[in-house]
Amino acid sequence: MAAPAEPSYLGWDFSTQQLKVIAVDEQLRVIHEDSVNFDKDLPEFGTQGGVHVHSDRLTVTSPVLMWVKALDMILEKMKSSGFNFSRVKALSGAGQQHGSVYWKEGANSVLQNLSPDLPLHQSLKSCFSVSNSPVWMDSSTTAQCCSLEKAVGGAQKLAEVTGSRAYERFTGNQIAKIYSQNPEVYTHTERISLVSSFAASLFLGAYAPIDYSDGSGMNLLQIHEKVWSPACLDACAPGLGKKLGHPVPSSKVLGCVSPYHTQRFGFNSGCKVVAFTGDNPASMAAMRLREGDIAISLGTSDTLFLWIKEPKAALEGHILCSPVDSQAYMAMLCYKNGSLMREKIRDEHASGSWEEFSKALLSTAVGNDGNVGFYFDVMEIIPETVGIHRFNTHNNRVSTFPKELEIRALIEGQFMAKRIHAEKLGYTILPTTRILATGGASHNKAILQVLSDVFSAPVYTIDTANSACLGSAYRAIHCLPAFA
Ligand SMILES: O=C(CO)[C@@H](O)[C@H](O)CF
Repeated sequence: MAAPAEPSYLGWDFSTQQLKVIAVDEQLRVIHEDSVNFDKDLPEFGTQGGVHVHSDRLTVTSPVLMWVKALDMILEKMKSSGFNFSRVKALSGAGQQHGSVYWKEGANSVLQNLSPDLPLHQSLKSCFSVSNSPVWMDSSTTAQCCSLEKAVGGAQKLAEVTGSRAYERFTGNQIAKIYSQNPEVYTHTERISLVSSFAASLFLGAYAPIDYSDGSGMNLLQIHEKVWSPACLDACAPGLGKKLGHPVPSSKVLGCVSPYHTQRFGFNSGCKVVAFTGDNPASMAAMRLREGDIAISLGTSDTLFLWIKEPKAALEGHILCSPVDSQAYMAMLCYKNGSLMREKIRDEHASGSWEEFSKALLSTAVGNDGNVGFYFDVMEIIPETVGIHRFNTHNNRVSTFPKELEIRALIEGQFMAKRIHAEKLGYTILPTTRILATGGASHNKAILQVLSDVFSAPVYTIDTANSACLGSAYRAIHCLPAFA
């Protein structure tokens, strides 16, 4: 008599360049993973890096049917590989933040009556009023951002209400652009989803609601009251609240997978769908941060995730509702001048060698004898500035530093800026604070020592490959009543 199949849980990630899935067992062991790369596996859509950059160099979109077809492909690959869908007890997922999907009038009825004999992309091919969805790389909505901030009383007021000042990639501004340029298209749009809630809809067989955490990236949600801001909705487009539906906690169990999935792939009819969320909140869930912890990704760009109980609105950075604790918040700080800046200084002052770079760091004193530098090779997000700025021990601007001082000034400057911005958002270093570091530079112990010195906290390294998938699988498990 074969032992009963152990339950499994799926975590999905609809990211910019690929669709990924991870299956874990109840011990959180990965038992299956698969992916579809949009450029390579779906060449008919002609994307580069999963997107189309338009001729104005500002507008960036992705074909929504590419995402649908990618799901068809990955489910078929799993079925062909003999994956046992009937073991799946629950699933959840993540999507690239800020992207938006526009469902045409009547689409919900099509979603609810999908034929199990057809792939999703065939049944849904006429269900979208906007074929090319705006995504987070878009920066074509500056006019809409100005208009929104003016309508609600300024950038600081908007940050206090929604967690961020107006950003071009944020969904409310994208919707405002579509309404202003194509009012007919907007009128015939029945539902507007984020990429995360769109993906959940494909499993639910009905429109899935937007969760609080990913909804925090729209410039539309009152993050403290967890409701849409009437002033923001009205500033973007008429009747927008009805098209968005009501937002829900990220932990909400939305229902079970649709009959389409049970009949076509053999999912158990009791398989739960837990609200999908944004990729960054899902990644934070994967790291299982506690209050006071910091997660820092030292990659091409540097990103900080902070767990904050009482956030302070600021014009820099973002405050989102926490994906794992409805009473807490997550702060996100994104920096463009990350590893590319560190590699540039390594090449110029350490002969391209990380070993020589580290030696320089270890040979200089903490505090660099008062020599401070700020290094922005490209226009930085926080602060919005560019160029290299050096100040010596007498606070005089200087044009160069000796190479060892230059290297320490770069690393100390990068981490001091991060601490200052984090504390401006309400972050407080606690005696229990841990720093979880990931990304390429987290393999350099000399760099991590500076990070630990600047934050006066211990640094641990973690592998966050597939973190958005893993965080989604964890949420699928922990949001079920048995685990609540
Ligand atoms: O725009 C971002 C966060 O605000 C990006 O990290 C996207 O979520 C990447 F998909």
